Amino acid sequence: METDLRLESSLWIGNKRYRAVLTGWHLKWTEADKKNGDKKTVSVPVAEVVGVENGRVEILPQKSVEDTDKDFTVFYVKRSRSRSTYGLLWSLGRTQFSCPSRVLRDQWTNHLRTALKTHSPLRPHRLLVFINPFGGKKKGREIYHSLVAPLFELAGISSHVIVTERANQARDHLLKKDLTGFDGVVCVGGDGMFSEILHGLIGRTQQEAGLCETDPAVTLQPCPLHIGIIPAGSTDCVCYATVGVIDPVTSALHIIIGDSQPLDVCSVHHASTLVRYSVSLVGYGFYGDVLAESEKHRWMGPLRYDYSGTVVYLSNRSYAGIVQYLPADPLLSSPRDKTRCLSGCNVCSRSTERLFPHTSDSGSLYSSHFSQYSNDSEGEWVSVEGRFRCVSLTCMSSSCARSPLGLSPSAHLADGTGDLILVWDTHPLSFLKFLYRHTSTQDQFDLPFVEVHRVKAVRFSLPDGREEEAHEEIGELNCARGGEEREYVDTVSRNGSQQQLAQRVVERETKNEHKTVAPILCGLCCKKTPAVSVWNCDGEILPFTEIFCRIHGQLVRLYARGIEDGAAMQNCSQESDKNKSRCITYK
Ligand SMILES: CCCCCCCCCCCCC/C=C/[C@@H](O)[C@H](CO)NC(=O)CCCCCCCCCCCCCCC
Ligand SMILES: Nc1ncnc2c1ncn2[C@@H]1O[C@H](COP(=O)(O)OP(=O)(O)OP(=O)(O)O)[C@@H](O)[C@H]1O
Ligand SMILES: [Ca+2]
Repeated sequence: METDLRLESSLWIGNKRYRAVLTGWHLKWTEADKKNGDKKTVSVPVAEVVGVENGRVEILPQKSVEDTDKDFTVFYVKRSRSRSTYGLLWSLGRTQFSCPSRVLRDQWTNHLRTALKTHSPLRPHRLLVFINPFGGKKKGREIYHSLVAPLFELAGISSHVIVTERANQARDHLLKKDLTGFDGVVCVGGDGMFSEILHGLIGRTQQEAGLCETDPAVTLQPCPLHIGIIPAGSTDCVCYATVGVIDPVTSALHIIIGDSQPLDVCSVHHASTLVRYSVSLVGYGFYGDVLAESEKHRWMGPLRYDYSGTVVYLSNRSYAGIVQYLPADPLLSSPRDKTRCLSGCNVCSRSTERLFPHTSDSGSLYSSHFSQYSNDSEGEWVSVEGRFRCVSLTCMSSSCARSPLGLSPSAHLADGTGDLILVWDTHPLSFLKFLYRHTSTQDQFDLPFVEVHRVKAVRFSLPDGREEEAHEEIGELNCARGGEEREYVDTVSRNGSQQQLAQRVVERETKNEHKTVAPILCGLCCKKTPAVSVWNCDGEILPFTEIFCRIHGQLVRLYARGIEDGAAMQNCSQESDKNKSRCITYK
């Protein structure tokens, strides 16, 4: 194959002559009229060629074509360092080549186009695009039409675009409408929009496979369509954690070249119902409270999380709970091994073989781990009970602009496990220290009140009959700080299939008796803590407190390749770097 596609000739870029070679895997060009020592070679992997056009062509800001018959233009991925620790920004590189004859020009363009087809089997031809016009700063439409659509057109991708008119429209479309002919689904929006696509595609795939999503013991069928994310939301955590940067052009280029990144998904169940799927955060306590508070301040846009985070922090809450978890194999990896899951990660690659072994009669859709999720194998479960500031489960690092290394910096995107982070009740300043460490490279797990476990499943329940008692206990603790007190009682009322979260607010006066906490906290945290918090599931509030979570390894695939290691990339050519393992140690 490679010899068939090989082409070598002199080509001109401007008035300089180059020796150009197409080997099948790479297009390289080296300045010809220089001494050997001064010669520089530019090497572009064929897999990263975006498009080849006849003539002298420009795409951005507007398409312009000078249709000469001896020229051709190659568009490809160009990298630059981003300001974040890891992750590289991609932009559109463009080189215009001139040939001595039209025949040679046609030979070059034909060979390049054939090489593209041969070496990039996952490049999409047809995409279904959903734009949320109200996500983040409400720039979804503008971002898609000005930055993304021209690139899709250049790459010969045809897209069917739907600008959503209501929440859950994208999910419902994916569950019900004909998806024949589409290679992937793209969402232009934030994590909420991604979640719609996730639910639509997982649901559709299970329907078609005749599988019951509600049963946590069922091994779900991986989704055949890839998901692309063009970030245009408030947190864009899924994009950040899988690409390393929030940049629509970078994401569009990953989609165009058909990159493929498998992703673990957590299914959340209550009793015998499926509640939701999550890829980033299933969080109780602090993160649940922040989300509940932030919903009241949607008008603030992305800032609502910082405001609500501060309000919730100052309200100084902790919650009683029982957490049971099924540990993952500690020999495979650990959340404290100080590695990062980067593009080409070895831990994730090995997991692919473990998660999808080549069993000829694996017609059985129930995995060999079936019994681990049934109630019969309680022996393997670990149980802890107490008061927690927060309980968080994340299938991946959940890095985002606020926390560049994320909730669990060593978590893996596709290893079939999640990291369970237990933050026990502690002094407010210690909890602040924990939160603050998320913003730097300091280890947030190296604190005596924090535990982290790599797990396959988690169960959360409330201590029996403790709900009222817990409420009283904490109420007294906080109301001792004085001033006017508001007492919140969250209850979950269940009526058939209809579940609603009800909130009762009671106000009463209390005396200022307690003088030990810093005055600022004392003044601001005079609210009585509710007995229960709510679960934040990738930015959605769950209507249940007692839940069961199971991680499904590599259930979906994104048009992404994991975070590229910027530091390593600088020291080596694109060519050699592509084959490197990028599970490296960070400080
Ligand atoms: C002192 C600085 C502390 C900074 C602490 C930063 C911790 C940041 C951790 C970010 C974790 C993001 C997890 C991703 C969750 C997404 O699936 C979900 C959907 O988009 N986003 C949220 O739920 C949105 C959740 C957003 C949570 C933001 C929390 C902000 C906390 C600010 C606390 C300030 C305390 C100040 C005290 C004076
Ligand atoms: N046309 C629409 N009108 C109202 N809501 C919509 C519409 N389209 C989608 N949504 C909903 O809007 C919610 C938020 O959207 P999105 O995730 O795009 O932005 P965000 O909340 O600003 O960002 P993030 O989720 O990253 O914090 C989603 O849960 C989605 O279901
Ligand atoms: Ca994982």
